[in-house]
Amino acid sequence: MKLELKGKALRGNLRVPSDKSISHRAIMLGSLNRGEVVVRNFLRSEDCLNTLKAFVELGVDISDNGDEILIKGKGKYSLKEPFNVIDLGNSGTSIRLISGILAGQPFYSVLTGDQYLRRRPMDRIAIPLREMGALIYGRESGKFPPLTILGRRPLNGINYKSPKASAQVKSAVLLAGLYTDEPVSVTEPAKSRDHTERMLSAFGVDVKIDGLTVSLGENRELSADLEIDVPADISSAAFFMVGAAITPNSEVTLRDVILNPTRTGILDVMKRMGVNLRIENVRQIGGEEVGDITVSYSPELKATVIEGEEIPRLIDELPVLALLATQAEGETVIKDAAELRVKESDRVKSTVENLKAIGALAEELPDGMVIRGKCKLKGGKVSSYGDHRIAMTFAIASLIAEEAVEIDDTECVATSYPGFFDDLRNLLE
Ligand SMILES: O=C(O)C1=C[C@@H](OP(=O)(O)O)[C@@H](O)[C@H](O)C1
Ligand SMILES: C=C(OP(=O)(O)O)C(=O)O
Repeated sequence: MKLELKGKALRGNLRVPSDKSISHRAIMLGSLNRGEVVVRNFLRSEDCLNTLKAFVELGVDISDNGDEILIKGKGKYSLKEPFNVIDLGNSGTSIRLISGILAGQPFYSVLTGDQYLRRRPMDRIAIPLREMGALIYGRESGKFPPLTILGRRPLNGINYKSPKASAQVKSAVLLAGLYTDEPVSVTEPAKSRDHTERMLSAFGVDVKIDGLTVSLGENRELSADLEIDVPADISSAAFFMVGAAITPNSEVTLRDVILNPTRTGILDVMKRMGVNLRIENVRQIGGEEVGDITVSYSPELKATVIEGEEIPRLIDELPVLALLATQAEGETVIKDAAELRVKESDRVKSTVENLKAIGALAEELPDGMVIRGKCKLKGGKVSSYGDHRIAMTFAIASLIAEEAVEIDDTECVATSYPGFFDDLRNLLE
């Protein structure tokens, strides 16, 4: 796709699609629940639809009437051995969290995904789940999908010290922990998104949080009739927030955006860099704080350092924040973000290569990158590397590039944001 948008501004207001992390968890926990769950504003992106299909394959009664998803759950012991290989497409969240659930099922299942997912590391979940008693096999001594899982019941308890601040690892262990009465806890080096903990509590499970440790208490049954209303995804809003900040004459309001503090690192960084940003109408939707975020053109941006505990609070926003940094005076350093290298693409490489290809000054670090601004972007040919967040980042770059930005494969945006290009066109003025 060739985008030549220089001279246009982004103006208007938009409710970006719903949160991907919460949509996945609504299907997963709704399927383990005894009771009826209605999910409103479910994200119909490829990743979340793959999660939905997986639970249909596991025998759960899930219907989609277009507006709402209805899950008639029969409890955590009701899943059936799948007849087919479960294909989770591009979704790391799906394969890792579902592995946690399957660890507690006394049957055989095979999980696979697309060429990108089959290159992503699974030992991070396989190690604790094996310690809990599940048999998990995969390519290269169990590291990569396809994964074969033979679960067990009951599992062993675990007090797991996770080497990474990863919500996917934490969630996999907590979900497996539903299938034992023994102590289960996960301690992470920094706090990752906490949607699993919040939603398990909403379903009635005893969850205790003590600093960086989450543990399961006595009640591990999910039993509630719930209506889950999914707020808008800050990771999708991020593209238009950055777009408005770097493009002259722009002002965009993003409505109903999730403001869970484990997700709002991007707002802290944008404020620090001098972005004109305001948050209004703060309220609760589905047990999460949401608000309307307005961002306008911000000509005097300054560089910053993004590191440490802030990283898990904005991990998926780093490619688009790197684009923002090209328009900030000084050297922006992103470090402690080696996790970027094992996402849908190696996002250190894909971001830096593409930034350089359109005329920015950027360099890789083993665990991040350095971006020097303020820099005029020329435009040119880039690759999405099959990665939705990279495709959307460089579509936004075209708003300020002198010439066209040509992105090779843009279909991958369907992973998290199928209507991205329509929404972009609708905001152009
Ligand atoms: O749990 C989740 O919903 C997610 C956790 C993060 O991954 P990690 O747990 O690997 O950091 C994030 O990058 C991903 O987009 C969604
Ligand atoms: C890393 C991401 O997702 P996942 O790990 O679920 O593939 C993402 O959406 O940026």
